[in-house]
Amino acid sequence: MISYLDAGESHGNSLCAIIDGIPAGLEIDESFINHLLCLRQSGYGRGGRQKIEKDKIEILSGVRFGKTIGSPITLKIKNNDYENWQDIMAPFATYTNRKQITKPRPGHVDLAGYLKYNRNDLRDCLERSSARQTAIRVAVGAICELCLKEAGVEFYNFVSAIGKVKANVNYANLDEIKNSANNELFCPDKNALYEMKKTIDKAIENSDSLGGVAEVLISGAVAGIGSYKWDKKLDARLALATMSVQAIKAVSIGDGIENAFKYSSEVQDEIYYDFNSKEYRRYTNRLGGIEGGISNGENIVIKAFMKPIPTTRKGLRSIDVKTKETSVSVYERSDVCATSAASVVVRAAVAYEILNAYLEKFGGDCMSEFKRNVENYKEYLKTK
Ligand SMILES: Cc1cc2nc3c(=O)[nH]c(=O)nc-3n(C[C@H](O)[C@H](O)[C@H](O)COP(=O)(O)O)c2cc1C
Ligand SMILES: C=C(O[C@@H]1CC(C(=O)O)=C[C@@H](OP(=O)(O)O)[C@H]1O)C(=O)O
Repeated sequence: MISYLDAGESHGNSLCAIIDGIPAGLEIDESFINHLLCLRQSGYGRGGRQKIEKDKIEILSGVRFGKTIGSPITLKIKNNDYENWQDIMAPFATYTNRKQITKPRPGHVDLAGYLKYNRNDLRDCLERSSARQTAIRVAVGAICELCLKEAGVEFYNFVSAIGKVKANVNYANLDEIKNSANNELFCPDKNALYEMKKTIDKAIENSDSLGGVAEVLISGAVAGIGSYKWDKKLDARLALATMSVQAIKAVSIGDGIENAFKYSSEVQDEIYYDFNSKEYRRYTNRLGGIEGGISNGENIVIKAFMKPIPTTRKGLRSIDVKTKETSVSVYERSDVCATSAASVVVRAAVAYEILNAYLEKFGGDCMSEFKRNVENYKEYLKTK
């Protein structure tokens, strides 16, 4: 089993994570981690902060000669913006002429955090809850992906809706889905992409913001990971991972949400046997590759529903917690839409869960043991 702890304030010195339990002997491709970090920073509708940050991974422990050695891996990403915030973000800062934040922003943790932690400056709450944290999470997920790649599991992230504009996604065309990473919103449907950009432009014009649907497709996962037990169910664990991403307010496995409004004959995935590959396959994949908490060998599809970005130029009614006077929440800068970035984050969040489910089933102090056990199991499946 792997676990990790991450830390770091949005405008603090840096973001860090320590991951424990990655098998020894895994080759760490830094360029792959940096590629995903770069993808997370991109996307049409992102704000000014992304012009300041140039996320790059630094590995401080757990790797020698490019390979993991079985000890905890320490990761760090520098916050370039810290330079502009040291007067209030350095741990022992003593003087600032900047005002404290006293007007909680609706849709953010500000008010709940203020009440829970008994802070005077709402910045103490918003710094940690900020989605800046998702950068280090992507780095952790990238390492999990590198491990799973060796077992034949691949991850794809894309966007299938921005506001009311929905894409037409062909889930069987993995090349098209993969290539969507090259366009400004990671949308596999070119017509929808154009409309999505227009709707974001409209949000900018109206000083408003948008959410959307971020999806992750996982190919090559064997049938049999997860469990019947409630807290080991794969769909439940993927839902937890996905819902823990900032602004994701609903999740479905496959067509989970639409399926609730249909007849059973329009939903269940009928079974056939493929004599060539010696695999049990489905004619459709509306349930997204998981039945009864266990993967069934089809692609695993996760849809994450993101609310519109809460901070807008327009501002929203709030109160000043010091004076209790009605006021409008403060705007400094913000993303207008970050659904494409969220798709990279969800990909990382679920990669962590899938790796844990794999390690539970196949063990793995070292990569050779892990890969041998996966290959033996794949051979066994062909005999069933
Ligand atoms: C990649 C990403 C970028 C985000 N950027 C912003 C932003 O620029 N401004 C903002 O107000 N919220 C942004 N959010 C959303 C907030 O972090 C989130 O809504 C807030 O922390 C409250 O958490 P909750 O929506 O999960 O309740 C972003 C979320 C993600 C995933
Ligand atoms: C820094 C990132 O996202 C931030 C997430 C965020 C929020 O409230 O979640 C608010 C904004 O922070 P700032 O006010 O510093 O611009 C975003 O830029 C990032 O994704 O790297």
